[in-house]
Amino acid sequence: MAPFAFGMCVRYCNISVKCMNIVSRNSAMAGKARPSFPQKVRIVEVGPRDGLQNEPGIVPTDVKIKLIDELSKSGLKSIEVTSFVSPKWVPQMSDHAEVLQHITKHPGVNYSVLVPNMKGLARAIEAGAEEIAIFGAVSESFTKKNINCTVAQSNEIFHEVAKAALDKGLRVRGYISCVCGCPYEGAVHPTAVAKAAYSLYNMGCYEISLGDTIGVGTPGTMRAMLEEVTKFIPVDKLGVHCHDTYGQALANILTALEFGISVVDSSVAGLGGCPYASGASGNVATEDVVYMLHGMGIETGVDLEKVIEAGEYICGVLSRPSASKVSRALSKL
Ligand SMILES: CC(C)(COP(=O)([O-])OP(=O)([O-])OC[C@H]1O[C@@H](n2cnc3c(N)ncnc32)[C@H](O)[C@@H]1OP(=O)([O-])[O-])[C@@H](O)C(=O)NCCC(=O)NCCSC(=O)C[C@@](C)(O)CC(=O)[O-]
Repeated sequence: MAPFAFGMCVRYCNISVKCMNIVSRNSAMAGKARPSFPQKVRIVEVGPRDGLQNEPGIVPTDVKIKLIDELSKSGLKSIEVTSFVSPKWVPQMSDHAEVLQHITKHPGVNYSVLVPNMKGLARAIEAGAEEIAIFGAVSESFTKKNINCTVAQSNEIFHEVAKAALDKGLRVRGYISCVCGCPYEGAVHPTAVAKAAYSLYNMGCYEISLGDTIGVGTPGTMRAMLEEVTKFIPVDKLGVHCHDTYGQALANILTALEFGISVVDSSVAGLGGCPYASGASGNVATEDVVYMLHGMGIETGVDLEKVIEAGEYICGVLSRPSASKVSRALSKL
């Protein structure tokens, strides 16, 4: 074995032992999760799509594929791998078909792709997609910047896309952006979020992910928004998607757990941001979410150490430190 590879191996073994010790000590100390929290949470890993879409330099396709393959080995059951959007709008995702076709698909893992319109749906189906995500927003300005149409037009487009996808036997997930605030219009009213969520629910989305796109939410605004949305949508059809711009993401996720929500979107190494929401930082880091949930005695089925390794891989390629505090802390041990 080359000295470098040997060194890496020893380092991962050390992380592994220390990581296991800390996490098991943390879990043991936590005792049983509070009854109002879900016992299990499904994490939707969005790093390869939401995380990489905003990268200024084109990330090579083989790097994206390796990242997804590493994440697939970690026990994650849902991974959003790319988006079939216009390459003119988001060049970083223009290798969507190649990525989807060349990843190693693990049984029991859902690999989803973002689709903005019928053209994207046709291409996604051609590339073998089995699950798509459609993405609306509450605010007119964000919708215009993001997908170049009005909210009403986007509803018509997504209605058509969802129907066609469901007819073909695909699973359809829905996103709503700006649920706690819009980068262009400011505060967003919870009833508007509830209305948008209900619209996606009626289109046949099996789950609606509520996106705090610019990470401005606090447990206060999150609670107010969820109180309204859960009047119309069952909690087992909801997920949360929290960016960490203001350092509120874990607190906001905890608030969602208190409502019984058991699906959390996150991004390995906290990668990401939205190209049409300037100043938005990455999603909450998957490593930090897993650490918190395991510490609360909540099962995720995810191997923290393997996610840390995947994060170290992509951060190595991007030449930047991980935005995951857990990853940084454990790698210093
Ligand atoms: C929706 C459009 C396409 C409208 O874009 P447009 O310019 O209004 O559309 P168009 O129909 O006039 O098409 C323009 C060109 O793009 C082509 N085109 C059109 N559609 C496709 C397609 N699907 N795949 C490939 N090519 C496509 C089309 O063929 C045409 O090519 P040309 O004739 O000029 O050569 C554009 O605005 C777009 O692609 N937007 C995507 C923006 C995006 O990806 N944003 C980030 C994802 S959302 C997000 O991150 C938030 C989320 C989900 O994470 C949750 C949260 O955090 O809140």
